[in-house]
Amino acid sequence: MDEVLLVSRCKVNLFLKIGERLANGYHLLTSLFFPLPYPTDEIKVTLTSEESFFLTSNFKFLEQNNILEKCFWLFKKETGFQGGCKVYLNKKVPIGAGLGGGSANAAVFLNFLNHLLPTPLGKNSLIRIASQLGADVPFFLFNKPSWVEGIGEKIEPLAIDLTGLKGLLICPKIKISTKWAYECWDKIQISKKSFLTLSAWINKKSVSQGRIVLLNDFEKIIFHAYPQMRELKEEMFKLGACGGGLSGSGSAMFFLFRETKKQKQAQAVLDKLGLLSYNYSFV
Ligand SMILES: C[C@](O)(CO)[C@H](O)COP(=O)(O)OP(=O)(O)OC[C@H]1O[C@@H](n2ccc(N)nc2=O)[C@H](O)[C@@H]1O
Ligand SMILES: Nc1ncnc2c1ncn2[C@@H]1O[C@H](COP(=O)(O)OP(=O)(O)OP(=O)(O)O)[C@@H](O)[C@H]1O
Repeated sequence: MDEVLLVSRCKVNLFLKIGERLANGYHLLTSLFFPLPYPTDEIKVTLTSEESFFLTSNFKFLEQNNILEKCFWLFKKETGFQGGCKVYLNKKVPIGAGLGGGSANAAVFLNFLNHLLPTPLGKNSLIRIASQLGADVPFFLFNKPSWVEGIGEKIEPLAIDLTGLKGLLICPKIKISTKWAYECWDKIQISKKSFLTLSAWINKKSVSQGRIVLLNDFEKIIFHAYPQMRELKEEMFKLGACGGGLSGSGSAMFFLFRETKKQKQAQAVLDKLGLLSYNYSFV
């Protein structure tokens, strides 16, 4: 078979509230997932007749314990899929950034394998398999702005209107373990009593500050560990951001601007700081 090129993208969390910790160690969460069109990863797949999986990547350390390999063998076990794959992963989405890069890889690969079946699995079966690969994987099966609950398996598409706004994604060179971030959350036992309902939170804050308030429970933890990130967020608001903050468990941050001029000025500051960033225009 010829080589097939799959492209996977990434996401930011525009709202993320951590709930209770379950017996299996995972936490319930309520989050607003927003897909971004770039940066992207490329996954080149060649099907083989052997019952094997072989992966190479532009990042050597990703050639072991890759979520794509976990996905392949789990899919085989669940469906009896015949044959093997040779995969080349060209990784461009920052790793450990809270952008779901690996999760997106797995979801795109799972959808690809599923379409090779004589009778592809339905949505619920795919979500069940995706959930075993990682909490963010189910979202990327559909990759639409969504309200996500449970551990990440309850996905409700949401019409979020960012028309006219400009986006700016900042990718600091800080790799953060999601597991570590959740463990810190458990240790700090951050009070949840102060939590307003989402609408009250947005109404209360946005009226007073004219901002589109985004909330991420991980900020307290990550900004405590990396104060320079709090400073960066404050700088973005000084430069005219109308909303934004940490994505997932970080380190990436995402900001919204009403004016292109201010977005470009902010990106110029990031360029001077040597920080990787991406800009978006929502039409
Ligand atoms: C922070 C988010 O990225 C928000 O989108 C997700 O909740 C994390 O999704 P993810 O990176 O796909 O997480 P996984 O790779 O499944 O889990 C990594 C580790 O994070 C912790 N984890 C993850 C998701 C979740 N709902 N509760 C957790 O406590 C667990 O210790 C888990 O072992
Ligand atoms: N295909 C893959 N791409 C990236 N990381 C992978 C992949 N397979 C396994 N991993 C491991 O998973 C870890 C987290 O990957 P990822 O880049 O998805 O984190 P993230 O962007 O923080 O995702 P999330 O937002 O889901 O926390 C990496 O540090 C890496 O060791």
